Amino acid sequence: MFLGRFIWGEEPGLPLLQIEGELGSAVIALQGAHLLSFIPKAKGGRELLWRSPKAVFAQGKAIRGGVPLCMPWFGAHPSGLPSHGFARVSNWDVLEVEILSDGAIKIALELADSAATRALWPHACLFRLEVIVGRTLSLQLSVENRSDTAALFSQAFHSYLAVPDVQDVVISGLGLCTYVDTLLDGRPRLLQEGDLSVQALTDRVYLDVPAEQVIKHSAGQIKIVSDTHSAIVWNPWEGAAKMADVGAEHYHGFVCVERGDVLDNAVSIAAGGVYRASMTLSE
Ligand SMILES: O=P(O)(O)OC[C@H]1O[C@H](O)[C@H](O)[C@@H](O)[C@@H]1O
Repeated sequence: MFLGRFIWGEEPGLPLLQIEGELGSAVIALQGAHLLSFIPKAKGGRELLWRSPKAVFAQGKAIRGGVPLCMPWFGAHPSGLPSHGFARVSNWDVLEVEILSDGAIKIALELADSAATRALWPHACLFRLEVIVGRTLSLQLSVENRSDTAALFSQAFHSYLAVPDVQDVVISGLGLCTYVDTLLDGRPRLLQEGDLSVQALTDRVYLDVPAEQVIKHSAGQIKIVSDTHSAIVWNPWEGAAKMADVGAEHYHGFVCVERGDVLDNAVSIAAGGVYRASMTLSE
């Protein structure tokens, strides 16, 4: 019986763990505990995650595509620290690999604080990500604040979803939610009236969203379920021309629908407390 195969691969300079399971396959970069691929074996085996053909694989540089983990802050930092935090550009350790009774494969990765992380975020802490590669892809995150002061924290599972053409995508599960349009002066708060279709540069933070969003595209759909409270929808559109690791010709191939806890949904992790969040992707 085939139970699974694990292969250490490498893009120049960055180790990758390739998981071939009975129910699905995945690739994880140890830098960032960064999912780069998920292909469920059922339903024709379509890749759910987009990876930029121009992605740069270099220590300390965020990889464009997949599911970067943005934390312990999301987006720009008021003091000019690196955008989206340090977790996505830090080297994580693989702690456990386990084949579960249903044939899914679980991989646990951890990142502990260091002098370098404490210089950016003054907390002893332990980040842990459990990845379950089955018919669905499940990410379970915990962040333990091991310091003696409360830690302000926000995070996003920054999923780049692979679609045939972003212009044909319809996103449901955000209707009647308030969103912050980060592209408009004053970042107004607006109401999403129904389903969302992305037809231009888009960068919105939806607050207090329902658990599930469905992204319908011309070849099928991708479903996201998460217990987090925010959703970010982003596509750089023609601005991709100015992004060396995307390029004008590639923005059609993805839409980012990111789940997390950001802006009003950011949290304070009490001293000794633990933040937990999960997200599942499926067709
Ligand atoms: O270029 P990055 O730092 O990876 O950020 C890429 C994008 O991430 C999120 O979607 C933000 O909402 C965008 O404002 C940002 O441009």
